Amino acid sequence: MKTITIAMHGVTGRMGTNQHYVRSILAIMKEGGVALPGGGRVAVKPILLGRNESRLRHLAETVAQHEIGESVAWSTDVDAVISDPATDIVFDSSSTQMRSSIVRKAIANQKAVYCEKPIAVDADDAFRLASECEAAGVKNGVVQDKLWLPGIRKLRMLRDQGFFGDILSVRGEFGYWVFAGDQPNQPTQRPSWNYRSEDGGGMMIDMFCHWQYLINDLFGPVDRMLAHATTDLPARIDESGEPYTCTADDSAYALFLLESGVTCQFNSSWATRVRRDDLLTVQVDGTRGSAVAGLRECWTQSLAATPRPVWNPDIAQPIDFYESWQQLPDATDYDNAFKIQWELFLRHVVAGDEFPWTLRSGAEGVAFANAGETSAREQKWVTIDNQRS
Ligand SMILES: NC(=O)C1=CN([C@@H]2O[C@H](COP(=O)(O)OP(=O)(O)OC[C@H]3O[C@@H](n4cnc5c(N)ncnc54)[C@H](OP(=O)(O)O)[C@@H]3O)[C@@H](O)[C@H]2O)C=CC1
Ligand SMILES: O=C1CO[C@H](CO)[C@@H](O)[C@@H]1O
Repeated sequence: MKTITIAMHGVTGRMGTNQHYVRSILAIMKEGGVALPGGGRVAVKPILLGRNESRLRHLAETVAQHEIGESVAWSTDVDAVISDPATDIVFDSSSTQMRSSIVRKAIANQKAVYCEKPIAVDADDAFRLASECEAAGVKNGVVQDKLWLPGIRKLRMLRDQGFFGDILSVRGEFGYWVFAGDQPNQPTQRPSWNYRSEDGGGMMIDMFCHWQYLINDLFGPVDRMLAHATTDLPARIDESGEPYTCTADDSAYALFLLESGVTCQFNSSWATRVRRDDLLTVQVDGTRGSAVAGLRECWTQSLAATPRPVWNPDIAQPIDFYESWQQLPDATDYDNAFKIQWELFLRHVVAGDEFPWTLRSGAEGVAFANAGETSAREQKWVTIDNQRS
């Protein structure tokens, strides 16, 4: 069995620890590696990289012992591990601002690169990074996890089965209340850099790259967008208990007009209280039926099951609008979305399987976020350059 060595930088962070290390790489190790298309399996060997010795040791020893019954390697010597001939893949989920330097170290050492989104905050930088990977001939990929969320997979199945008839419109609602940390017993639940644009934070740069690949995959390319963004909470408390000024957008409202003519609308906010089925819901309305996907579940309403409302505010609403929706059953076992993409990337590296979720596609996401920023700043529709590559 071949073993692939993965240098994991940024593993001490929220995403690095939970999604990539514990729920993807350690889970793959627990399963005895990844099955290859022609038979056989590939095993993975992580080396945890970062600057904080105690966090790295905790993950490499305590967490690994708990999850897989053995420790894994760790190091604070990032350059040495990346340049080590034994390293096959360099993974980065550190802060967005650090991404390009880690990716470039990997390229310089001819390593395959896999990293979190966004790959940069500026589209020119992002496309440059993608071109450098391609020029060096290194295999590369960017995380686009939402594609494998169970709810989204169910929505894709409905589209493929023609459930909707003609798709008319799409509405995405994303967000929840992120505490400012200024009240007793209500600490914030997201890192402070998310709310500082100088540190790579901001709703549009964070979420529009997700909306770009999600909309493209499910409904086709966006022709143009109109966006508006706000900083709803002007100040928050950081990890060390100090107040800081929020310089990034924490809410963004956008209309995306698709090349197909479908109207798509996404609200994204860290300052909203949830009264809907999930933290992300995507509603698709079509001539033959509608569906609402959450992270895991998906509800449908066919034309035949559609109630007939009549506007009359003088009486209590006689229709229970939730009643006529049907929850789809699970069609399969839905594995963790990040783990599924890791397995695809490993098969790409080892067996040359297709992997379209490259840094270039990540750069298109950054360009999309930049288009949102331009639209909001200049208060105008912005045409998306879908030919840029
Ligand atoms: N696909 C998805 O669903 C999501 C993706 N993301 C993306 O993942 C990335 C990380 O986000 P998240 O995990 O929330 O962030 P965190 O703040 O939790 O983690 C940041 C990581 O970067 C490291 N880091 C930060 N600054 C430095 C530095 N100067 N030198 C060395 N290491 C540094 C931290 O190391 P240390 O522990 O030593 O501080 C930590 O490992 C972002 O790019 C974000 O956009 C985020 C959320 C969801
Ligand atoms: O970057 C991100 C910000 O946080 C979201 C969830 O809270 C993630 O889904 C997303 O990838």
